[in-house]
Amino acid sequence: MTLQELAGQIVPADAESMERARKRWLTVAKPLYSLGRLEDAVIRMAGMKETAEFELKKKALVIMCADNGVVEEGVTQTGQEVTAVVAHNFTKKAASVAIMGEVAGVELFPVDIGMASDVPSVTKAEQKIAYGTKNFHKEPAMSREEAWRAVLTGVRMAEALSARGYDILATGEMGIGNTTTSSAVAAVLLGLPAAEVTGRGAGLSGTGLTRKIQVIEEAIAMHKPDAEDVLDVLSKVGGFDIAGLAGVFLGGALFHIPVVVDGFISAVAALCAVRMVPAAADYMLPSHVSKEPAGQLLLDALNLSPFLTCEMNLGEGSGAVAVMPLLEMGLSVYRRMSTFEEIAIESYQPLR
Ligand SMILES: Cc1cc2ncn([C@H]3O[C@H](COP(=O)(O)O)[C@@H](O)[C@H]3O)c2cc1C
Ligand SMILES: O=C(O)c1cccnc1
Repeated sequence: MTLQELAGQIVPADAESMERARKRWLTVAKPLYSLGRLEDAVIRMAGMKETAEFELKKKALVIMCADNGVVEEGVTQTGQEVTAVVAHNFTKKAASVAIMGEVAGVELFPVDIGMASDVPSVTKAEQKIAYGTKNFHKEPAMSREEAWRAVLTGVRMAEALSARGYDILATGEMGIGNTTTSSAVAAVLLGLPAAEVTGRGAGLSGTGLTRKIQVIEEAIAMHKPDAEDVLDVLSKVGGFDIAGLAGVFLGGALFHIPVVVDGFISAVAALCAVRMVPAAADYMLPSHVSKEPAGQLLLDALNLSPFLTCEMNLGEGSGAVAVMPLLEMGLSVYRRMSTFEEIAIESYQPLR
C-alpha cells in the first residue's frame, strides 16, 4: 500500500452520528454542557465510530519501542540499554505505564519496531524494521522505504486491535533518545528553531541540552528535510517509534477507532499523521500537555486542547492512559443517565 492509497481510504468523521450524539446530550437530565469538553469528546467519538451508540470497554495502549543512533552524540542522560529493560518491564507490569494501565483498565501492546537488541517478551521479527536507526548527526536515520514500512507497521497494529474488538487506542513509546528525534521532527514541521522545541527529555543536564540543540540544528542544516514531505523528514531525522505511531494514528482513522495522543513524542507522531493525511485529525483525542517546551505548541498545531495539565513528561503513553477513565465517565453519563423525559415521569410528576 502506498501513502496515496492509504490517504484515499481515510474519510472524515461522520457528521450525522455527531449530530445524533449532540441531540442526545441535550436530553440528559443535567445542566446543559455541564460535562464540557467531555461532551465534545463523546460527540467526536460518535463521528469516528459512525454511530451514536458505542462503548469504550476494550482499551489498548500501543507502545512503539525503538532505539536511536543519535544517542552516540551525548544527547541523553542514560544509555540505550534502558530501552530494552523498560520494554521488557511493560510485559511484567513493572513499568510506570503498566501500573497505570492496570488502574485504568487499559491493556498494553508493546511493539519492538526497532530496538537495538531483541527482547524475547516483546520482539516479533515481522514488526522490527532494524536494530536502531543510524546516527542522524552523520547520516540519514533510515531510508524512506524503512520509514514507510514503520508507518505501515503502526497501521497494521491498529487493524489487528480493531479486529480484536478494541474500542479505543492510546499511543505510547519507549526509546532512549526519542526526545531528540521528536524535537528535530517538530522543528522541521513547525518551522521553528531547534532551541524553541527542545527540552531536557528524561532529565538532561544544562550542557547536555546545549549539545542536544546543536546536534539537531546541525543535522537539519546538513539533511535539509522537506517540511512538505513527512516521509523525507522521518527518514532523515526521525525514529522508527515516531513513524510507527504516525501509522497507529492513520490506522485508527482507517478503521474508525479513536486514538488518544499522549505527550511530546506521540504528539509529534500525530502531527506527522495529519500532515500526511489531514482527515486523520478527526480520529485523534487529546490527553495531557507535556512539560517539554513543544508540548503546547504541538497541541496548538493539532488543534487539540488537553484534558489534563499535570506537568507530566514521562512518555510510555502515561498521559493517554490517564485520560481513559475520564472519557469512560463522560460516555457512561451519556449512555446511562436519565433523560429529562424519564425524570419528569418518574420523579417530578408525583410532586405536582
Ligand atoms: C528509566 C526510563 C524510563 C522511561 N520511560 C519513558 N521514558 C521516556 O524517556 C525517553 C526519552 O527521553 P530522552 O530523549 O531524554 O532519552 C523515552 O524512552 C521516553 O518514553 C523513560 C526514560 C527512562 C530513562
Ligand atoms: O512528553 C513526553 O512524551 C516525554 C517527555 C520527556 C521524556 N519522555 C517523554
